[in-house]
Amino acid sequence: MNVKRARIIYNPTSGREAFRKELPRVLERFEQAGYETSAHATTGEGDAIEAAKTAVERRYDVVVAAGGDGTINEVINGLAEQDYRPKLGIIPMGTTNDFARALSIPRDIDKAVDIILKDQSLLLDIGKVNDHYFMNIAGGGKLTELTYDVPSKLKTMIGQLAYYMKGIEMLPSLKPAHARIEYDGQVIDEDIMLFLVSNSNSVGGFEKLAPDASLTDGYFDLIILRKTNLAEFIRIASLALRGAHLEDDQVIYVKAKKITVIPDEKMQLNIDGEYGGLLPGEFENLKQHIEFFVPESHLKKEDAE
Ligand SMILES: Nc1ncnc2c1ncn2[C@@H]1O[C@H](COP(=O)(O)OP(=O)(O)OP(=O)(O)O)[C@@H](O)[C@H]1O
Repeated sequence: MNVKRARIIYNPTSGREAFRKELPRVLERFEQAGYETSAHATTGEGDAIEAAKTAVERRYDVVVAAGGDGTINEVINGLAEQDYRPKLGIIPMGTTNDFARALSIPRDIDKAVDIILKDQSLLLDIGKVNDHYFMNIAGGGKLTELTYDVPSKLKTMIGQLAYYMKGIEMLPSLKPAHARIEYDGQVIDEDIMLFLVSNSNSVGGFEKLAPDASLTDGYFDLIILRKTNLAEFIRIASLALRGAHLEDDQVIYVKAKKITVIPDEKMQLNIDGEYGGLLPGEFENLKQHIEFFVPESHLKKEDAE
């Protein structure tokens, strides 16, 4: 008999730190479903990347990432460059679980395990920028040094936006900057406030930021906010809360497979909510690159599109 093997990579510090306690029961459920299963607790930043690479070397059939968006991002970074890529299951345990939300995977360990054991999967697009991979969003804008000095980690670009909206006095720290943005043969060469390269449609709690983003079409949703004054910026940010920003004259919204962003001055890159170095950046959509276990409801949604 061909026994399937699963490797659970979990972040013991994620969210409410609840996973370790549940691990024996989760292992038991995988065993009962016919998997030979083992687990790895991540030890710190970057460890989930190495754990995922090790799982590839050991030819696991399935990798399960239990944690928040940070853990899933690292696991994807460990898998994306490999020729052999195990199927990936998600158990959302983090403070932010945007990607799980985009896939309609519930924040309930047993229900998330049910989805993996049901064995329905879908190949999904992954974003690449320079040498990093992302599943939700990447983006940038010229911020005064404030952003990454703030002690609480800012989760996504749009999380930064929400952050700025909470503290209106912080708003002036987003400054316009000149950038040349090339996408699929087109060029935008002007002053911008920020740009977002969205792969999934659920980012930072703004579920309507890129409402049409599909995870299987091979395209990013590129959203660029042109240079605005403070009043316009606040107006557009509040439009974005209800998904009414895309038709605004100050917003450029296109679908693209390849995007290059070359700013004239220092501009920070944000990848799935983490600081990702400085631009320039070359973004590429890797169409249907990693196979994820998804719930029935998500399969139906993709079928309908
Ligand atoms: N044992 C560990 N101790 C401390 N940090 C860890 C450990 N293992 C992983 N990490 C780091 O924690 C980061 C965040 O993890 P994750 O997204 O899973 O959880 P979260 O609860 O949503 O995040 P956070 O606690 O930062 O709000 C990961 O990117 C990883 O670098």
